Amino acid sequence: MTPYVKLDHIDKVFSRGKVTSEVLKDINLTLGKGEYVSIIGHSGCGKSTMLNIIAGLTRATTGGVLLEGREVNSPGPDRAVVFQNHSLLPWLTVYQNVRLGVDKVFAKTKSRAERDEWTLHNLNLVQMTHAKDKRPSEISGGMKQRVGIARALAMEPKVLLLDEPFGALDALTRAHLQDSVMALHQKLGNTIVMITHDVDEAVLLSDRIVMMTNGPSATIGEVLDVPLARPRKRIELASDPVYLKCRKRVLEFLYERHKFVEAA
Ligand SMILES: Nc1ncnc2c1ncn2[C@@H]1O[C@H](COP(=O)(O)OP(=O)(O)OP(=O)(O)O)[C@@H](O)[C@H]1O
Repeated sequence: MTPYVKLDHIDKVFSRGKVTSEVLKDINLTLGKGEYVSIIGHSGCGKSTMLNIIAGLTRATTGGVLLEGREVNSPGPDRAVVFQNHSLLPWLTVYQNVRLGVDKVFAKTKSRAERDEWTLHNLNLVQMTHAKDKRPSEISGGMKQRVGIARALAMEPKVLLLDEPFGALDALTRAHLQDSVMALHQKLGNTIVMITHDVDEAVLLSDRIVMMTNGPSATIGEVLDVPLARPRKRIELASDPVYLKCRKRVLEFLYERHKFVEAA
């Protein structure tokens, strides 16, 4: 595999006054172009911290992130993030929320007409063209996440970072959106890093699952390959022996080998 993204010996220590806490310890991971990698681990182990370091929103204490061989340590349009709770601007319409990002990234390289077309194209990818003139308060949670995904995709990022993108949705909406993200990944070939708490979601969507040990000083405990052909269909997978084996492996890691002990 040719390295596309490399997390190289990352440690993260948070300090406040004299109090320090080591959250991540010696994180090493290489992603290939077009790979879909999920990060799973118990609450508080440092998944979001890791994603924020890739996004450039948080600096690693030591080590760093390389994208196509170049160090990235500040935010940039080459790494777009979709958060669990949409971060749409409430006073702008769906179209304007996506267009804002498009204007920011392509002001110099695309004409007005091209930016308009590109905005609509990305809304169409997530099936949200029909609601383009609505404001975030007028659409459902699942629709807001779709718009967040369109906004991220419209920046043509090299890496799409998803921080529990389906976490706040009901089960049916979640399943629809998972299917949409799988179809988009198949169509566009994005490199994706996704945080999840959901074992089935991780197995269904990922090429590899990165399992984190518990914090403090959390690290990568195991990386599991998910050798399931694409496109994947959730109903067929429900009884697929490879799917069930992967699922069991993740469950054993989380609930036997790295059982979560709630802090007193
Ligand atoms: N800015 C910060 N300053 C100090 N400590 C922080 C900061 N951000 C995160 N932490 C601590 O780092 C640890 C990891 O947090 P993080 O949000 O990365 O975990 P997580 O695995 O994403 O959790 P969850 O699954 O609950 O979202 C936690 O103990 C958290 O309190």
